[in-house]
Amino acid sequence: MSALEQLNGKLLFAIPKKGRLKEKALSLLDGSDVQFNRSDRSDIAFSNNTPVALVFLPASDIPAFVGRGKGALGITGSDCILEYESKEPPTATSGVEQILDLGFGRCKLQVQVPEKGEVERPEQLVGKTIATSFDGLSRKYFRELERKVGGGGQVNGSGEGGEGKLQTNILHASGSVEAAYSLGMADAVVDLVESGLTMRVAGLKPIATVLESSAVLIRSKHPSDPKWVDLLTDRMRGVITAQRYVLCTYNVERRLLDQVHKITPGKRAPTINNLEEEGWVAVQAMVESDRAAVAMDELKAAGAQDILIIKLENTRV
Ligand SMILES: Nc1ncnc2c1ncn2[C@@H]1O[C@H](COP(=O)(O)OP(=O)(O)OP(=O)(O)O)[C@@H](O)[C@H]1O
Ligand SMILES: O=P(O)(O)OC[C@H]1O[C@H](OP(=O)(O)OP(=O)(O)O)[C@H](O)[C@@H]1O
Repeated sequence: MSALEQLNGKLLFAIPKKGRLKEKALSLLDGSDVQFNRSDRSDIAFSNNTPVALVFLPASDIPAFVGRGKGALGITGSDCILEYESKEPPTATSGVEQILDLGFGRCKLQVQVPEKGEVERPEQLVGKTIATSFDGLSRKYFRELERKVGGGGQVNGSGEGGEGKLQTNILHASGSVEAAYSLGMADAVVDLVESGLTMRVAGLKPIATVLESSAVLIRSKHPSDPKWVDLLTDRMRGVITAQRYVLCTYNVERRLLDQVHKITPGKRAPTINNLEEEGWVAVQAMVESDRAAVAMDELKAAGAQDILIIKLENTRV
């Protein structure tokens, strides 16, 4: 049977094949118990315990794959979705639905200019050359700027979508965008930034943020198998919650409950059980992982004892 025939009846789930989102997306599949074997270099892998076929694609191609209804589910960056939508605006039947923020792949799309240059405001870049992989979003951004400064965006018969010719020159680069500046091909760049190190090393500094991005789970508007789409979404939500929270347990005198409740209100509410010892209770509450240490300090100061933090393996919420 050909690979195409094997795909019949399968729920196609697009996963980043390389780059920053790949490993975390794979670990999310693992936590959701979607088991599969991927032979070397193959871009399709069949799950052996769910009706899913994984399709490995560049993150930037995933919104179109799902948005045009080929894939039912996908993991990609919200930046990639907005870039896709800038070129193929969603309609009633096409486009993607964002169903879950996955909490990784956080970064910003920023306008970066020479650290030692004279440009301090993005308006000063109108008419200059900007290197970017996000040409749709950059075009939109500079079109707005040109409208604001009043110099451009007028219909002049250029044939550019009937919206007039952009004065600013958008130069497409598919990777290592900062090199276009270093090599003298661009005056500034619009690119993703996390720590800021890449741009600093290239002698660039941020002057504006176009958008903030993180990895998201997306679905098509008409998925092939809605029941499995919902089930997999639930599983992934459970994995993410398990990563985001820990379980905090402690003993405390009942008279102090109001005080400790403020420190650990729980996700819905804490569980409270009587202890054999008169006047004492045991409390269990979910606490956000990055608040756990502070919560323990505050609980101790408030009179709680035997405070434990327990990591969650998985959840259904
Ligand atoms: N520095 C970063 N920090 C966090 N997330 C990032 C960063 N760079 C990119 N991303 C996210 O990852 C997505 C994919 O970008 P990345 O550059 O890793 O992929 P790629 O271009 O497919 O891979 P490669 O860079 O290996 O060719 C981006 O669209 C963005 O959502
Ligand atoms: O602010 P930082 O933490 O330095 O991260 C930013 C860099 O990360 C991304 O590129 P990546 O390293 O994924 O490679 P690419 O340029 O080939 O896409 C992005 O395009 C920047 O170059």
